[in-house]
Amino acid sequence: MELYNIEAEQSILGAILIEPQSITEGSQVNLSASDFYIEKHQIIYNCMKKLYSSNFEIDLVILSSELRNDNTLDAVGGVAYMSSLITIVPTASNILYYMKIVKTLAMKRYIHNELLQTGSNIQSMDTNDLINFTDELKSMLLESSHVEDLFIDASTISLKTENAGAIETGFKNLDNVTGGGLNFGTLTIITGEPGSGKSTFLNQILANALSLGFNGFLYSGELTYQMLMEWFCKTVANPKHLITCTNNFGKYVKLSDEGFEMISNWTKDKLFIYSKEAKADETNLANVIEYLAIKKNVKLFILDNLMTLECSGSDKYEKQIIAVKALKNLAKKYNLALILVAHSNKSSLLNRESHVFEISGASEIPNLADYVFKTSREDGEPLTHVLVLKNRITGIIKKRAILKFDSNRKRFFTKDDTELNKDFGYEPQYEQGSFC
Ligand SMILES: Nc1ncnc2c1ncn2[C@@H]1O[C@H](COP(=O)(O)OP(=O)(O)OP(=O)(O)O)[C@@H](O)[C@H]1O
Repeated sequence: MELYNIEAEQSILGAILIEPQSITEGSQVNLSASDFYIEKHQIIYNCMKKLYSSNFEIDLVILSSELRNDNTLDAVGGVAYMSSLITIVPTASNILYYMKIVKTLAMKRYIHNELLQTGSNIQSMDTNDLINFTDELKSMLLESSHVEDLFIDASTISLKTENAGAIETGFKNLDNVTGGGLNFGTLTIITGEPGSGKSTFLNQILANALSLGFNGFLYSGELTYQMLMEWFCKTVANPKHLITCTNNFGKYVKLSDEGFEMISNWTKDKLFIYSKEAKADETNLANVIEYLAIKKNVKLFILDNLMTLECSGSDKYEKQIIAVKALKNLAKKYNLALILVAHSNKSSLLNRESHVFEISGASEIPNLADYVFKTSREDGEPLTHVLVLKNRITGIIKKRAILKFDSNRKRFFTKDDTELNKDFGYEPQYEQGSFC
C-alpha cells in the first residue's frame, strides 16, 4: 500500500484557494508542510501559511507572485499547476477530512522509516534502546492525535462502568471513611516516620486485595525479594503455618515451608514484584504498570517508596513531581488504585497538628494525591495510628484508625480482632483456629 495520497494533498491546496479561511482547520490536526509527500505541495502549503499569517489574501495572483519572489514558482509547476488545483474540489467543506488523511499518512511514513532504520541497527541495540525507541514512537503518536480525540462529550460518560468501585483495605473504619476502600482511579500517598508501620500496613492491604480477587503489584526500593516474600507470607499465613522456634536470643515465630509453598502458589499470576535489576524511573514503571494493568488485570499498585525512584528531571523535586504525575495519570487512565509511600519531612517532628505538607519532597505532591494517610506509632506500645489527612472522595478527614500490632503474625488489627483472625484464603476450606 502506498503511504501517500496525492488527490488528498491536492484537495487541501485546492480548498484553500477556494476558501482561504479553511486553512485554519489545519490546526485541528497539527498539519505542517512536511506532512505533504509531494515536495511541490510542501512548498505551496508553506507559502499559503506564510501569506495567511501575514494577513494576506490567498489567491492565485498573490500566491504566484510570492512563489516567484522565492524563486520556487517553476518548481511547483507554475501558475498552470495551481489553477488545476482549484478544479479538483468543488468546495472547501471537506478540507478537514483530507487533512486527516494527509496527517495520518505522514505519521505512517515516519513510523515506517523509523522501523526500517531500527531494523537495520537492531543487532547493536540493547533493551533500553528499544524501549526508548518505542517511547519515541508512542509520544509521536500521541502528539499527532486529533483535537477531537482530546476531549469527550460529557453525556457519553456512564457511571456504571465495570471499573467503578474500590478495593477494600480490610480495616472497616478506614473503608467507611474512604468510600468503600481505595477507589479506582486514585493515587494514595502514605506518609509517616520511619518504622511507624507503613510497609506492614500496606502488606496487609495487599493481602486483602488478593483475597478479594484483585491482582497486585509491589515495588520495594529497600527490601530484597526474599525479605519481601517472607514478610508478605508471614502476614498472610494462618496459625497452623507459623512455627514457634527458639534461638540464643529467645523465642521467635517463623513460617513453615508448607505455608510458604501454599502462599507462594496462591500468589501465582496474582502478585507481581518489580525487578531488582530494572531502573525504577518513570518510563520503566509506566511501562510495567500499563502492561500489568492491561495484560494481567492488576488493579492495586504499591510503590514503596518515592525516595528510591530514579526519575528524570533536573533536581530532586522535579524528579519527584515527574514521578507522581506519571503515577497519577496511570491511575486515572486505567482505573487503578495506586499507593505511593513517601517519608515525612522534619516538620512532622515538631509538636503541631499533622498536615499534608509533612510529606517529604516537593510541595505539589500532596495536591496530586486523592488520599493521604499518615502513620505514627505510640511510644512503647505496639500501636500504630493511621490518620486520614486528605480524602478527595468522601471529604472526611482527620479520622484516625487505631491499630494494634501482633509481631508474630505481622498484622495490624482493630478492637474485635477481626483482622487478626482473617483467613486470606490461600488454603481452600481452612478454618481459622486460635494461635498461641
Ligand atoms: N505498631 C507497631 N508496634 C510494634 N512494631 C511495629 C509496629 N508497626 C510496625 N512494627 C514493626 O516495625 C518494623 C518497621 O515497620 P515498617 O517497615 O512497617 O515501618 P515503615 O513505616 O514502613 O518504616 P520505613 O519508613 O523505615 O520503611 C517492622 O519490623 C514491623 O514489624
